[in-house]
Amino acid sequence: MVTQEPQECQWFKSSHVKASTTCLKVAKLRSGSEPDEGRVEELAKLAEKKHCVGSYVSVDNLGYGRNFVKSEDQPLDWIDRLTMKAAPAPKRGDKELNVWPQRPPNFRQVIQNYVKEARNVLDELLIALAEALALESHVFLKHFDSNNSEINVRINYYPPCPQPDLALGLTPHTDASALTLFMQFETTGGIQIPEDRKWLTMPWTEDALLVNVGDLLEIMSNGRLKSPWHRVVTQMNVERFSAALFYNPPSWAEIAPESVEDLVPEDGGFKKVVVSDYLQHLYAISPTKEKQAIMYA
Ligand SMILES: O=C(O)CCC(=O)C(=O)O
Ligand SMILES: [Fe+2]
Repeated sequence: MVTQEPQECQWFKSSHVKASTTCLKVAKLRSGSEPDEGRVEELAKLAEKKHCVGSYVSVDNLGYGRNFVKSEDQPLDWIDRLTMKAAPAPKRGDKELNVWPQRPPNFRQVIQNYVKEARNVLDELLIALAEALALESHVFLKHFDSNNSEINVRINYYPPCPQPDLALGLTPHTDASALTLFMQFETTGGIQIPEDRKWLTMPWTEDALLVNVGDLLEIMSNGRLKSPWHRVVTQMNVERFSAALFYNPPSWAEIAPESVEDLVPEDGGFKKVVVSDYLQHLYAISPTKEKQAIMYA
């Protein structure tokens, strides 16, 4: 993990990004581009009232629900979450719109404003990461044109848990995305990564955004950036909200591993994959006990 100290408008210059980075903690967004955190939180709390939202019946993995529920005896995660497709922006009549809360009326607008700012930050980061790996600046970004790349936003709500040792907020997983941008509200302390056979709580101050490398970027970087295995724990007497923004190339895009010649792994590294094939595979086999889906590529 790398901590980036705020430096006006220069945070994502490649010299500040270590090539070995698996997880970047970005201390603050550029001045002038900070999301209106209080506002998003307020709206998220209101939107959390399920009755004002449509159902996600016909839309894969969108709306209220849980990932990876495969059997009745599987322990469920201690979480309530709402996932919305933010880009390409759904249009009137699109089924994806059904899962956006109708109330408060400006919920969608506030999230879309946040998405716009987040996209700028993540695009800069994709350039900085490519440069840090001595690759041509646009090798990753070329897959993310603003009309077709995909952004899903998920509001996660972890209620206080009377017995945190018995329930996880989120089962261990990697993010399937290329990059994930996390925001949390007022509380901290939920997200953990494995280190030395123990789970380590991410030092994540409340006023910082956290950026996670997802599986798709691990594939695109031919394994030089790693998507971290992570989980979320529950906390007694603490309710926690986070917002995860998943940034992906279009589902039909074929992504290929990009390598500097003398750094190609002996076995050649990853193969080309179509984004939707990878995602289907991941959802079909998850949850897994360890990081496994990536072997598909
Ligand atoms: O709530 C968090 O801090 C992390 C959530 C997470 O890992 C996810 O939404 O994929
Ligand atoms: Fe995650």
